[in-house]
Amino acid sequence: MTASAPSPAPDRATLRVEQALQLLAQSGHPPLPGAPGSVAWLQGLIDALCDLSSRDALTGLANRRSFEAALGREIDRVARSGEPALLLLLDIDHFKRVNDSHGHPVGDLVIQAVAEVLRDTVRPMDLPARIGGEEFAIILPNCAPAFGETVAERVRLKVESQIVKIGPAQTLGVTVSVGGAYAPQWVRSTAGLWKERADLQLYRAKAEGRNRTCLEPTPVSLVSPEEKGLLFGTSNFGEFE
Ligand SMILES: Nc1nc2c(ncn2[C@@H]2O[C@H](COP(=O)(O)OP(=O)(O)OP(=O)(O)O)[C@@H](O)[C@H]2O)c(=O)[nH]1
Repeated sequence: MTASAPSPAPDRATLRVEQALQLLAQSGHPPLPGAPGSVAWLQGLIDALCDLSSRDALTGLANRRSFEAALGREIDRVARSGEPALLLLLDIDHFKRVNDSHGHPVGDLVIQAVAEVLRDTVRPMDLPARIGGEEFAIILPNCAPAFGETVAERVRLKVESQIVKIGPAQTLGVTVSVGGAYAPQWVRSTAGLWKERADLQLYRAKAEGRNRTCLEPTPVSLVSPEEKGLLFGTSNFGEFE
């Protein structure tokens, strides 16, 4: 076997990074760490591009792609750990009217204001995302069923109390409808089914008059401690309670 000559370090021209750098500059990303072309610089570039591709450009929240990925991870985690996780879907009420009466740029301001409320109202471990035009979602891991309604209502009320400044002397109120469902614990399911159940509740919230929260009723644990013990081959049932 002949030893091959070490390949030269790729320069910026071979890697065609200019376009990527331009994208980052447009997104307001701070300068990359290290000397251009160094490992630290390239890693910074990769990290920045990954971050950019997972965020919604208008609001900075997680975009639909990273939401779907996180939802898939969460449903696997719930099936393994049995921890309760809540999915909330939120949709701005009568948003078409905002666009029609005040124009698209004002509509965008309203979307940004709602995103801001979501970001500020949930815990750091929760994931708020913009998943469509005026549709948002929040994944809330480890959220006990007793608190689901309180959390969802807190978000809804915060949005309702938000005054959006749309001009020098003009403000606008905004409301959202919220639908939610818990991931089935200890059971394999799919992210699609989980989302469908939350969506059904959102549909109900809209149909019942908007600016309200509808959560799917949660059954008291379907799996007894004994069953959990059998499932995990242990007699120490209390461990899983
Ligand atoms: N400004 C702005 N508007 C958007 C964006 N994405 C979608 N829209 C608009 O959002 C509106 C959604 O309207 P509908 O789905 O009819 O819902 P709605 O008027 O909010 O009514 P309900 O949901 O039934 O309360 C449409 O007019 C879209 O054009 C966006 O990024 N910016």
